[in-house]
Amino acid sequence: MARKLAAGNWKMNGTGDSLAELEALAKGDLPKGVDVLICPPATLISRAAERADKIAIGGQDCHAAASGAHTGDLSAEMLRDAGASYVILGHSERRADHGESDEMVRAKTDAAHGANLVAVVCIGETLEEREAGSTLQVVGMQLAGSLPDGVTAQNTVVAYEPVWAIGTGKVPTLEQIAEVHNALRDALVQRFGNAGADVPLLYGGSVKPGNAAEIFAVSNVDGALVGGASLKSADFAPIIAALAAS
Ligand SMILES: O=C[C@H](O)COP(=O)(O)O
Repeated sequence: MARKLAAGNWKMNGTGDSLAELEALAKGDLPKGVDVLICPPATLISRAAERADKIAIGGQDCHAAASGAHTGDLSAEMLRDAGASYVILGHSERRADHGESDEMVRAKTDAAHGANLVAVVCIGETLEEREAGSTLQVVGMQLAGSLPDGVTAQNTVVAYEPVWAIGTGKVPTLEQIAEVHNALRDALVQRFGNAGADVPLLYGGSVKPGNAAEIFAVSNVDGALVGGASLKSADFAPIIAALAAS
């Protein structure tokens, strides 16, 4: 069985003052049986890792290369050195803003594994793809293309995030989430065997305290990748609690 993971992606939000939210979360009673991850902007990783020992810290991207002439980029090893133990890769905002392809995400995931970071690999269809009835085909291709060989339940998490549900307040039906997560689980098992059965599968896209419990009850949903509702501990804590209770 896959472990439960509540992951927060702060995206391009937060300065030093925002670490108070992380501290508030860490000071509260974090329930047993759920791993909690916060991925702040890279500028806060080091300070976040120092202040929250019960919460794992992650980056939001890394370069595929170990070092070199890549101005503005960060290697997986640099994230690890700063205190990260996870890195989000292939988020739809990076795929859209920076033209990241499945092939690039696969190379980054390899780099993350090489630096002993857990890769949170994101996939998801656009509204046009959903309406064209090609969701399963699209996410299947993204999954196959974005994951390298050597995936284990310890080094990889997969996050299904329909692009049209991110930051919009729109959420797929529970049946739609189940259909995708069950298909992803089948594909992971087919390719990676027993390891694929235990790779955590997160749902992401407008997860809030009010809808978390019903989403976590869906088969093969092992947690969530949360954007907006992870910025405030008062919003993220009940989502963590709902996952623990699921
Ligand atoms: O990485 C997180 C997702 O993009 C979801 O963002 P959201 O919870 O603000 O919709």
